[in-house]
Amino acid sequence: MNRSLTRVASLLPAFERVDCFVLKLDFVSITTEFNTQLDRLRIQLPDEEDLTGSVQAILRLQDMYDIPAKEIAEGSIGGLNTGELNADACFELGRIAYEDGDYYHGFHWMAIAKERLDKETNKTTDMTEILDYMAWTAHELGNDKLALELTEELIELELDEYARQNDENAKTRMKHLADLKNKAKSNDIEEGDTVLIRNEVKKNKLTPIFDPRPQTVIKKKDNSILTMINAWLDDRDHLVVDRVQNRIKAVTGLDLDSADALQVANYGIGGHYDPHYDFSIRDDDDTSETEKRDGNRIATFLLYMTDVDAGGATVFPIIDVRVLPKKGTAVFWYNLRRSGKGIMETRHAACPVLVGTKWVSNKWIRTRGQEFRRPCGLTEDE
Ligand SMILES: O=C(O)CCC(=O)C(=O)O
Ligand SMILES: [Fe+2]
Repeated sequence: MNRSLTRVASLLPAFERVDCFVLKLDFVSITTEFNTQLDRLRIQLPDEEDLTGSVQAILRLQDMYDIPAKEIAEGSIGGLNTGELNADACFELGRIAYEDGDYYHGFHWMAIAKERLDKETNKTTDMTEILDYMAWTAHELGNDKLALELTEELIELELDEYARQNDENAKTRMKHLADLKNKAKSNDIEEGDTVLIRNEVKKNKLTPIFDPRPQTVIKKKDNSILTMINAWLDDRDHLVVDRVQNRIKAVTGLDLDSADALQVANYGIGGHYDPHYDFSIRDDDDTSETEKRDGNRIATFLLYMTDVDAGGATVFPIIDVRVLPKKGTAVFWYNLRRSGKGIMETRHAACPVLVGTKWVSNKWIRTRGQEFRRPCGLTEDE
């Protein structure tokens, strides 16, 4: 999981460099062909959104499986080697958690980023940024004393930086910051007093530290769709698909002429599927054409095509059943009673993949053609 994040993260700056380089090359030789090639490459490479997605996936996993941040950072989750994170990746985790309003994880990830950065010879991120976020998150968590201490540490660093720059403007700011630092020390901060945030200091515009920073509310999307990729394979597409289909037919004794094509799905880091039913609960007005023709999904045949190193179980919360993915195995269940009524106990979900990737196939079998293979019972609940 960490390796994917590092890969996404490491490709980002490289690509930004390409962009900068191209912008600088302001002469005619940048042909349309060159730009077309570049656009093609851009589609294949991860962008900022991919990075945010990967980071959010890791935070979701951390939450769901209650994994200490340190284990993720050190790349050893429950004894599995998941690859170490550098200070910059930890910083990204802290930043996204902060932007999601999760100050607890935000602070902890920043603290780890700080620790890691101290040890790095080739620095991957900027200490002042880390301290800035730490101070804010500490404040949000109600620990103003710690926020002040971190602020002092930040000022100290900024002062060093200004001293190195040694320009007049910087000296004035330096004096101002030194005054603030003394105030902070004597705990004399009053309302309206101005204490630094790195970016504001940079812009020479100081803001009171205890003003809540405007929140960027990132609305959580339903990641079940975002983190799982799927494709539909028809039995005519490949001999193997046809063979799989025949086996399912033999094992279940059901007719597959009305079944959906085989769905193949891949879950990446943190990939999951929220609890759901495979049959439709729509009312008559809303019934799809497929359903009108072939009926509701009477049964599900779920095949596991890979082992998953950690996470990724299929769970049925109502009946308290958990199925661990194992390559070459499958689960089969009826979604409908003989009467055609949906079985509510079939509600199920795919837990986030923690380590590794997960490949599954789904064969959804429909009611048309099952009249004599699975005849109706005498009562509604049979
Ligand atoms: O991947 C899994 O474990 C379950 C998938 C599933 O429920 C579905 O695709 O409908
Ligand atoms: Fe499902």
